[in-house]
Amino acid sequence: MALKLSYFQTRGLGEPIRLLLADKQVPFEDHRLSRDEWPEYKPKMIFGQVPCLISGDEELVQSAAILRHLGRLHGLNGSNETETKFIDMFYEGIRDLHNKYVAMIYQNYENGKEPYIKNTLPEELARLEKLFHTYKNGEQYVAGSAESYADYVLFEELDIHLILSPTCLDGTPALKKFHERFAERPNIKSYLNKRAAINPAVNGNGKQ
Ligand SMILES: N[C@@H](CCC(=O)N[C@@H](CS)C(=O)NCC(=O)O)C(=O)O
Repeated sequence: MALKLSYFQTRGLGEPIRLLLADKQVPFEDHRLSRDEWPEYKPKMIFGQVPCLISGDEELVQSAAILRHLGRLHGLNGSNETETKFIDMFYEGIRDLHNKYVAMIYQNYENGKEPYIKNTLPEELARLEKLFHTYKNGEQYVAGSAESYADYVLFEELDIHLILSPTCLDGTPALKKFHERFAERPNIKSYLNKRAAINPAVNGNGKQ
């Protein structure tokens, strides 16, 4: 069944889904809405928001539901309940960081960027670094030797934070190495090369 992912032209909440689909080589239509087109689409969306994944006549919204659905389809959800619940917990922890990032970007960039980089970010990254050591001493993926949907979210989260603060991972070596390794996965590398040609904005207000 042909897949279509509707999201804005930015990276935002759509990008981890695009990364997962690209890495698993799942063909999909990458439908990137412009802000001008949005008023026409918004009323058609279940919660008035994107991302939206369409498969045949089935529509799925809510980024976590989309990621978990794709995770189940492509073996990216852990191999037992212990791993799956850990993956979900790790994902929610990343999402909490992302919400703080988004609040700073959209509501308080000029005054909030510096304290965010100095205080909030190191605290949040240190928590993730510690948790990342749970499996395989933090040398592989979130839940050990197999990748999960949370790895795509983690990679994108680290990637956008490196744009905000290029040295932000210096104090979290396992996360830094994970980011480097993940960027070298052949399908991810090829997607990142193609993306570089478009160079999409990270966020809708142009701040990053
Ligand atoms: N809980 C939703 C949030 C989705 C969301 O906030 N989408 C934003 C873009 S990142 C959106 O559609 N904004 C346009 C609007 O609300 O009109 C999810 O995780 O998918």
